[in-house]
Amino acid sequence: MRTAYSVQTVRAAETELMARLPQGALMQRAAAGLAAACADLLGRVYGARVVLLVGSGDNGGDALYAGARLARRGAGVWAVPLGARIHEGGLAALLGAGGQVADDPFEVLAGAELVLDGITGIGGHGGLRPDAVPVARAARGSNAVVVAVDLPSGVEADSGEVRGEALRADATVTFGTYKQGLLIDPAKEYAGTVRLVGIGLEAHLPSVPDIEALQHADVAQLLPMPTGESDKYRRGVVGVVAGSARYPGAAVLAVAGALRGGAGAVRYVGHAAEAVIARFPEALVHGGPPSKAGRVQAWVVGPGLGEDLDVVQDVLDSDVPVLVDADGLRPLDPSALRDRAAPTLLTPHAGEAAALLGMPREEVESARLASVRELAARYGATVLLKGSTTLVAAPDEGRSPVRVNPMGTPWLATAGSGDVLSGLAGSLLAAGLEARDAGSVAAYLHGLAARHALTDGAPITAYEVAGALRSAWRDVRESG
Ligand SMILES: NC(=O)C1=CN([C@@H]2O[C@H](COP(=O)(O)OP(=O)(O)OC[C@H]3O[C@@H](n4cnc5c(N)ncnc54)[C@H](O)[C@@H]3O)[C@@H](O)[C@H]2O)[C@@H](O)CC1
Ligand SMILES: Nc1ncnc2c1ncn2[C@@H]1O[C@H](COP(=O)(O)OP(=O)(O)O)[C@@H](O)[C@H]1O
Ligand SMILES: [K+]
Repeated sequence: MRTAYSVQTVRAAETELMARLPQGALMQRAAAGLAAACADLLGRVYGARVVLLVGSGDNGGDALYAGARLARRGAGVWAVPLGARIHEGGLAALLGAGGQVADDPFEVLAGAELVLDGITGIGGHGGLRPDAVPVARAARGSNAVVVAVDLPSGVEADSGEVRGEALRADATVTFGTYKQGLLIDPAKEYAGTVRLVGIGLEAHLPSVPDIEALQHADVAQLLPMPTGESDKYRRGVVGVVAGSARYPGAAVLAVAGALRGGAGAVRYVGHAAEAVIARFPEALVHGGPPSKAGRVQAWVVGPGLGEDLDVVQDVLDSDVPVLVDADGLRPLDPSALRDRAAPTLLTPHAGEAAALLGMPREEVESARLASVRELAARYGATVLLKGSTTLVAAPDEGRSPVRVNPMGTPWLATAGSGDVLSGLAGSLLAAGLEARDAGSVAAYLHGLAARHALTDGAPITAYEVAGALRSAWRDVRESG
């Protein structure tokens, strides 16, 4: 599991730790780890040309002390000050080690092999300031490897937003713990390869992180596996209420996902039975209302329903877990959902989430983490918010971390891929996973399947993503 903490939590842990250490010791630990990572990236330090972009806070201090260490090992190091102030101890250390302040930032950047971006870290807000922008662009435009100190400068550490311009790094060296933004797009994309350097913070962080991302091994442990005792009913039956005369394809795609999620059987209910059976003879089909379709262990309702929304209430009246997606999200009543005894899992994209919250879509997109938490609290349901970074929050007032999906590709932004995801997640619910696990495991497998389907760099279809779910399972099981 990869875990991350909010800035507030990181600062509290740092304060606790710093109280036990001599003044400046923590920054020296960070700088030592940073310098070692730079030496690794450079291959050789002696004679290397290194430029430090130095903001006015401690992030700049880290860069200066790391630069001093590299200068002592024979690198040529130039500092480019970018704030009203500069970390005085760090600057003295750099100058004492033979480093210099650059006369012309653009000239030193043109010849740099490595740029350390120490403009802002966890204290930065609102994108790069105007004076830093041309320098950051020159750094990115040079041939140098750009290494971000703690975080790429210009990104919001907590939300992962990029509100103005930010400096895209090839690698980020982060201290003590991942920051939330390093796991959430778009900031995540600006970070490049992230390396975590220990500074002794771990013991001072709460045991429950603010957010977490499943890795292969975690998913492998959560996958439902049949045993000698299993039969198709014990493995779980998932009911899929999807599709309409107008949108039969949504039913086919949701069933395709459901068949590969580990449930023992898929029961389809709706007006697209013919299309479903034509593709999947193994599906059980039913034309009447869901409540008369026979026992299931979980329902999926919504994809491609169009206007036929009475079935949503029929399904929500059941006493089993229910996943609501797409059109099914329109008629939801928060208080009725909160009163359900069995778990509910909602899977909106940003537009649907905005409608559920009664706010503009852009607000959801710029504050995805806050939005998913708010939705979970308001609707008393687990919420999977889809998008470039999919987030899953439980309705437990922050007791469990928000799961962030680390797996995927922008090629998933293709019609119908959400239908596959809802079938898959519903199948995992029917197989007995808790809603937060079902949602996050489904998002992971779905993203991994898309990567597998993307063999030749050409666009993928939702149906191909469903087809690649088997190889995603295999991949997770083999390396988990
Ligand atoms: N507290 C500590 O002992 C440690 C702190 N560490 C470093 O300290 C950093 C946090 O330091 P600070 O709290 O000083 O904050 P930062 O250095 O991240 O940034 C704050 C400074 O940047 C300015 N600033 C804010 N937004 C800006 C923008 N958009 N453009 C330009 N300047 C902007 C502010 O005016 C302030 O002076 C961490 O990210 C990490 O790199 C590490 O050395 C580990 C130990
Ligand atoms: N930029 C992106 N990067 C990665 N995944 C994305 C991106 N945009 C969308 N997705 C994923 O693609 C799927 C689209 O689902 P959805 O919006 O419901 O589409 P549809 O309704 O057409 O099925 C979701 O799993 C979502 O997380
Ligand atoms: K930085």
